[in-house]
Amino acid sequence: MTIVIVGGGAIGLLLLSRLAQASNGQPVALLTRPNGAAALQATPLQVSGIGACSLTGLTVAGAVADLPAAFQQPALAILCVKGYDTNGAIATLRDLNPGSILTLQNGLGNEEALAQAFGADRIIAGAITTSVDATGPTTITVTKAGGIGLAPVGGTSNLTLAETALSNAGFTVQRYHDYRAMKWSKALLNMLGNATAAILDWSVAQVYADRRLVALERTAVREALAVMQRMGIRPVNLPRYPAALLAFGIRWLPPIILDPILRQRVAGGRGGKDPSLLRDLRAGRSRSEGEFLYGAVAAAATAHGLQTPVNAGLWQVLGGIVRGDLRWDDYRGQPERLLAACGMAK
Ligand SMILES: NC(=O)C1=CN([C@@H]2O[C@H](COP(=O)(O)OP(=O)(O)OC[C@H]3O[C@@H](n4cnc5c(N)ncnc54)[C@H](OP(=O)(O)O)[C@@H]3O)[C@@H](O)[C@H]2O)C=CC1
Ligand SMILES: CC(C)(CO)C(=O)C(=O)O
Repeated sequence: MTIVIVGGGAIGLLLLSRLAQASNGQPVALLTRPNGAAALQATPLQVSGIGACSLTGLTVAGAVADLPAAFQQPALAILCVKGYDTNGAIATLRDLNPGSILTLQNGLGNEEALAQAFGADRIIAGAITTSVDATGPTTITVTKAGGIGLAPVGGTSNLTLAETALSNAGFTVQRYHDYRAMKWSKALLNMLGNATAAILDWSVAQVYADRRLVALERTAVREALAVMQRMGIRPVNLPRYPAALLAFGIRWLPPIILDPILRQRVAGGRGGKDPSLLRDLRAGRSRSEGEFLYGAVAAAATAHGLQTPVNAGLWQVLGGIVRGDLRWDDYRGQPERLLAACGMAK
């Protein structure tokens, strides 16, 4: 039974390094962009930080046809691309034709897109709380330890191989019965200190030094919690990430007690890695996973007769900057403009 990882960035390379080193592990290959595959064929994979290692002799390909025969139609594919690349990856996954597909992507909506393409029973939802920085095509740094949550998307989704392989590879794995609860809980964490930092081109510490922005962050999460409640989804704790506890605190604790906790948890939550939405903007990417966080919360709210002005405002501004409809310079270092766009100007 073979495993193919799709997407050789930070998370894909982490999975490759851990699965390839597992004793009694399943044979594993990486399917990534041709330039990434060529780099890994020429240079060892270097992991620094937690679990540092250097690996050669990995099975890596830049196209399905280039994979060895044993990896065609693998038992499991692990999807590690950004949400905006899911549709492109679906075409690749059709060629690969795996038995099951585990998605470790952040954000809301990927499971549904995959279920529509392959049937819900072949899909496994995942949530990984390890923080990883891709520093080059063959180098990653693991900045914070985490674990992996798994949940079935369809009634007969089979989690056994994924659970065994990931546990053998040293991950703390936890099963959830409601994939929506797991993914919305992960989204709550990813929302914090992400779009605000990106739009303002600020560090998380700078964002959390401004009380008005901490209030905006709290409101964004409270809006998402209201949508979850309307949809009948309860927050759950994730491996090494107490999302349910954080949600309880954000809902009930007064700012004077909550804000110092948020400041410490959010700034430390990525182990020093810059927020992904800020990294994407700085890299000049014209797409953003913000669509699958704030955009998805706002869309779900509308579908359920609710309003989430802060989530809508954050995605409107971030999406506008990413698409080039708004000038980033008009928001960089200017919290007042962001607060106004989110209806929170005093
Ligand atoms: N990094 C982290 O700490 C964490 C990330 N996540 C989530 O995991 C997912 C992956 O993130 P991350 O690894 O950081 O992202 P990266 O951008 O580092 O890696 C994604 C990789 O997939 C490649 N790719 C895109 N489409 C395809 C395709 N069709 N076939 C093959 N390869 C493809 C990309 O190539 P190219 O760049 O050329 O498009 C890139 O190399 C995201 O949803 C993210 O939010 C979750 C938890 C932690
Ligand atoms: C590491 C973690 C869990 C922090 O929110 C994450 O999902 C990310 O950085 O993308």
